[in-house]
Amino acid sequence: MTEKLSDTARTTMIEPLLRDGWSLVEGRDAISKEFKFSDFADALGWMVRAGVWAEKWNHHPEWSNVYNKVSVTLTTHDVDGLSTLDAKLARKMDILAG
Ligand SMILES: C[C@H](O)[C@H](O)[C@H]1CNC2=NC(N)=NC(=O)C2=N1
Repeated sequence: MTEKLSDTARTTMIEPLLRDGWSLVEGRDAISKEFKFSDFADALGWMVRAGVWAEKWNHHPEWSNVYNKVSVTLTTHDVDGLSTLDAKLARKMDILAG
């Protein structure tokens, strides 16, 4: 059963992401980041690759795309807050973005 991140887990799992360009979302237990790519095709390709992992892990982002930018918000709806799945998907997204 997915659970909300404990305080210690936030320190170990979320703080490193904040150092890598992720931000806490005001008023929500969520993290967000804007990814910028060279063009639309690159942004779309990244969304497909990230989407494959989201589907594999059954954990889906809230995201929007404008040309070469993708704004992503991650939170776990089932627990109404951040869980390990959000940290895992965030890290994967960073890796895929290169
Ligand atoms: C029914 C389905 O398995 C659930 O709704 C999954 C799907 N993807 C999900 N994605 C996210 N971000 N949070 C969830 O709680 C979640 N739950």
